[in-house]
Amino acid sequence: MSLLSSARRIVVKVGSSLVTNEGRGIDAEAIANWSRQLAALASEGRELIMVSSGAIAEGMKRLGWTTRPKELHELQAAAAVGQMGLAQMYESQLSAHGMHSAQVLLTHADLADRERYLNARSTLLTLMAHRVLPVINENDTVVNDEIKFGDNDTLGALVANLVEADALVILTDQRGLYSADPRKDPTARFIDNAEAGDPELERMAGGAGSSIGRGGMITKILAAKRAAGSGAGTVIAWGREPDVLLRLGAGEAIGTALHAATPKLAARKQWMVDHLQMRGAVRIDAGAVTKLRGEGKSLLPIGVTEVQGDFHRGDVIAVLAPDGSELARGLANYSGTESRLIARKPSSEFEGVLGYAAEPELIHRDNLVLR
Ligand SMILES: Nc1ncnc2c1ncn2[C@@H]1O[C@H](COP(=O)(O)OP(=O)(O)O)[C@@H](O)[C@H]1O
Ligand SMILES: N[C@@H](CCC(=O)OP(=O)(O)O)C(=O)O
Repeated sequence: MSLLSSARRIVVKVGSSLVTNEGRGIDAEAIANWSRQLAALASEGRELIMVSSGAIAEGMKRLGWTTRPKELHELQAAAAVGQMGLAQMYESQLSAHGMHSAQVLLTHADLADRERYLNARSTLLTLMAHRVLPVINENDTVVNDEIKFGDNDTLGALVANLVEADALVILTDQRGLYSADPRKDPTARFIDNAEAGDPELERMAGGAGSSIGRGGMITKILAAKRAAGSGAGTVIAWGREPDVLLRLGAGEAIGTALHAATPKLAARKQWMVDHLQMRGAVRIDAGAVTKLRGEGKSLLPIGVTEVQGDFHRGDVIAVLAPDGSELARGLANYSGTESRLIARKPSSEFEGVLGYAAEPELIHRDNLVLR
């Protein structure tokens, strides 16, 4: 039994080196192969999403650039050129199998904003319901270094969380995860099964082995951990393995399966976990830590010792333990300014300080996720 045999909704991610044949240009044959398999899986009633890298590598080739530029705007220009090639290739290969594709370019800001997150989610669900394959990439043109997903492994996991996928398949240029980078260590052992989130895996995984791929194995391991947060298992497999998707779908064990031990989190809580950047944070005292962690209670302002940042009501903020480590995330009932006024105070004093009475909790339990 593979992770995919009973998976209904599947996100498949393919890396730059595979898609562009190590930078030689879009690999039409590889995309034709995946398209055929995806169309067949869709006919079985599975819902599929493709996260495809390769825009920068393809753009560089089209522009005649032989070395990867350092300047961000040149990388962005290359991505814009190359994305045309990707979109064209997926559409033509999929339509040969009676399936349409749809281009979806996402940024971190799209997933950090609740409304845009919900819009992205419902668009993707609608496309899948119409048997259209969304082909997703990062919207490289508009992002800067600080707000980049950077590697598409992370984006693949966030998309899996966004649509509550049952499985994430990461296709790459290796058979799966080895105990060390097989390019450097010929004695590396193949790992066929493990639990996503096991810290031992992070020690095994190194950076990218080629000059084309960005993330390497470590971003895939972290992506599996992130996907497991919403209950999705991950398979890392060789993208050129014949009929890899069909065989996985039929239950064959191929590649490395990273199982999700965690049960599915409610979508709204998952959205909070997926926030890569917080608008603010509050530090709490030891008593409040016990209430949150030990007793499953809400966070009250009386336990707050410090308020950081300029957040609004409804923003996701981090809850820090006295030593500064992140203990939880949640939706703030008060702005940063209001929180500073009511920190350390009992709720009976809120009306006097704020001029109105509102919720007694700074973060209600229902809107709080422990890390
Ligand atoms: N423990 C490991 N097991 C397998 N591959 C590893 C490991 N550590 C590092 N790598 C490297 O990660 C590379 C895959 O990552 P990357 O080049 O970013 O591919 P992609 O473009 O598919 O994302 C492999 O070619 C390999 O050299
Ligand atoms: N958005 C970029 C992909 C970033 C990247 O290199 O991802 P990956 O090859 O999956 O590690 C592109 O399309 O070129």
